[in-house]
Amino acid sequence: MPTAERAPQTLYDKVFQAHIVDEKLDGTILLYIDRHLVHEVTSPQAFEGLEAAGRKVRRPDCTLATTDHNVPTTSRKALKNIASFIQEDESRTQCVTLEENVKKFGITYFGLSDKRQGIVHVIGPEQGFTLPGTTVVCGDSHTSTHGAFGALAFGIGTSEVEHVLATQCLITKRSKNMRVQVDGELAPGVSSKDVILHVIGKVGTAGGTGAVIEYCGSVIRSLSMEARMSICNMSIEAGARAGMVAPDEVTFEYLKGRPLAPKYGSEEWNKAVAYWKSLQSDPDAKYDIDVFIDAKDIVPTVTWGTSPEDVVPITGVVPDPETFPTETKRAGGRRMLEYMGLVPGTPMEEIVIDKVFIGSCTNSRIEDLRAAAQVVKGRKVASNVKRAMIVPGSGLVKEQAEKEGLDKIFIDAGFEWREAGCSMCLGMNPDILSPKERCASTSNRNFEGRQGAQGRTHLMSPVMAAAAAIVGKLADVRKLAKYNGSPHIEAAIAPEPTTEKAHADERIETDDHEKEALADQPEDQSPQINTSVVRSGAAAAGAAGGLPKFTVLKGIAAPMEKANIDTDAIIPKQFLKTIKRTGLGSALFYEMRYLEPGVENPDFVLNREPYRRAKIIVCTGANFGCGSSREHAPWALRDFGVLSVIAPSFADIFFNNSFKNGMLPIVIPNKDDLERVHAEAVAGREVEIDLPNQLVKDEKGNTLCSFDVDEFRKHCLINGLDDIGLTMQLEDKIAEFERKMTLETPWLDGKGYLKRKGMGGQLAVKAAPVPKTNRGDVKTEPLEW
Ligand SMILES: CC(C)[C@H](C(=O)O)[C@@H](O)C(=O)O
Ligand code: SF4
Repeated sequence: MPTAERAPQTLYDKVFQAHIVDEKLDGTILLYIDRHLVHEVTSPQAFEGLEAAGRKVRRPDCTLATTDHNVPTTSRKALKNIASFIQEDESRTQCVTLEENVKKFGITYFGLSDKRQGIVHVIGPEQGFTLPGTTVVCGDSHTSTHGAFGALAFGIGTSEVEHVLATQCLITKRSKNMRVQVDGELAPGVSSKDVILHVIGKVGTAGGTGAVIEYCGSVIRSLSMEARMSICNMSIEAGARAGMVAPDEVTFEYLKGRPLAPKYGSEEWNKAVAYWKSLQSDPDAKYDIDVFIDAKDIVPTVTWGTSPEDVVPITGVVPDPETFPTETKRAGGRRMLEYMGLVPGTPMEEIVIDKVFIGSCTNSRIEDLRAAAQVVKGRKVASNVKRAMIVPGSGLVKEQAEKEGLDKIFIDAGFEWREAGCSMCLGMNPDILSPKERCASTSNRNFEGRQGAQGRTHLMSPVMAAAAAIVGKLADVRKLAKYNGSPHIEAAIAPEPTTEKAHADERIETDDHEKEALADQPEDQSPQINTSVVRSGAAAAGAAGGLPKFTVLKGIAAPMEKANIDTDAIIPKQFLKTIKRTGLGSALFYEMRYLEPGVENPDFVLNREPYRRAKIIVCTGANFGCGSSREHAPWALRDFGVLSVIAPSFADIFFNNSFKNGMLPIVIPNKDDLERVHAEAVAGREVEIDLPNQLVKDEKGNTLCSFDVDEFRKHCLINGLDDIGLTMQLEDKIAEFERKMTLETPWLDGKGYLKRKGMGGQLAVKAAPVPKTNRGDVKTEPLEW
């Protein structure tokens, strides 16, 4: 069993340390991944890369797939198959492609006809796939949700999805430790969603950049697992890579009886619990950043702007941007208010809404629905509300809610009772806002266009969204319902023996499909080891093969000034439906670049000369690329011709994704240095980036400033190296690590589940042989990792 090697350590240090397969002198680490969740949006290009290289999925037993983003949430009574059910062509293609890939590569899959289908971050915990002390990844930024179990869980880009599929490892570096301690007691009517909105308001959307947050303190301890998940979920909105809560009795209680957790009461369970208990941060562990919050300062909170940090108590008013400290902030604030259709000084409770959305991976679990139903019971949705939707996070949540009669409460009040999926959280499926519609939403992002082009989103807790539906305006739930404590804490008490466990028992029956697949399973479910050799020289950037080399880049640099340019702005959701990496250049900065389809906005920098030819972007605003993990953002930039972005800081996932595509994000924290480069861009002159010498120069070759870059990344960029091939060179170490894990933490091997009666495991789909192709399998000299 992995144990702490160096004391004192934080929870993060312990989990990270226990998963190191290899460490280089420069701190580059090969990290073993225990659990990989896969969805249809960020996986097609990864599977395509695998197939092109003739590679297999190394650990199908540790991989779980579902469709969630694109699926309609209408009744599935007439569902025959996904191909005939999904009307929209590109959505259908992504879902069908995932179904083909899970069959081809032998991966467990919960499809639309399976009641275990749902939002990827709801189903992992629900099944016990997510366990304390594990490393969990998914091509999705809200993977941070799983950190509620004391797992190190974070979002990755599509190139990394491919890397994990092929090697079960990731190349990474240590993050900083950040502690958010919330002490005291939550006031009546204050939910865990209010806690995290308050935290983000306090630290800002870049507050956790480069860090893993550990949430602790008496408030966190008092919360249920579902409430903790809502908090960890939005760590990414605080800029952090991941959020974690140390596992405790609440965690163990939640895991008892979950289909994929070790069997409760068994020797394995006891051994696992002993290990999980050892993960608590050491009392004298050091944190790089400390944030202390007193629970009495937290009130029901809502957002007013287009960034999750734009929070205000429901009792407050729309802020006046003219009072903001810097011109960049003032300009940003003015734009937000215009977009949101709000006037400074308006009381938040006077803002009239059009739609209500209760759902998403933040707030679509059974306790969220219970808490919302308690507010709604016996009342009616206000007549001005055009649509109020309840979208359970999974088929199992829906079923449990129906058992408790919650569906009836919602329907009687005038809500729509939908099927599971991401739904209106990001409008990649038919559930969207119309332009200028205002929505009270329990989701996690209020970016421009997030829920539909020109839609206006106010983030809040489930009880607050329920209250808004009833009042027809943003509303203070405390005026509608009487609470003794946090609604979440009250909702954690199930009226009946809990759902999921009841379902876990039901699932003990193996269905015919599973039996058939079981018969086809080879006895030995040992991990499939693939020892393909390194390939090099493949043409397309970001493809499975080598990357084009990056040494010196000279070209026009486009100036930008906005802070928090999010990946939804770089490439909006409607363009994520491609199953290719190329062709996204025309959609880059879509909302800012076009006034209407085909009509360019003449004011947008990339529509002006000479910036149409830009190879570089110089942005003076911080936190470039925040938000979603979509690798489509660097793909779109690259396709447009931009190979480097210079900014004072970047969001972690975007930063990583850029390197994986042979692009160079450059951090220039010094204001004067950045201003010099920005001035060249504004003047329309060329800028030169000299990577070997780490210098930015003007067009005459004069140095403007120097920059730092990680040695390993520089080496890979200059030599156009393919990460997957490099990792595969370390096959012996990976295999050795797996042998040790099997001995010490046997509950982490998915093969254990296969023997357990009732676990669909990879039995739910027939494992078909992976097609072998010779394309790309060019043998080269071993590369130094
Ligand atoms: C589609 C996916 C890449 C994205 C994410 O990473 O967050 C989505 O889930 C979102 O919420 O924007
Ligand atoms: S944030 Fe929204 S779109 Fe992203 S995974 Fe969660 S529910 Fe789906």
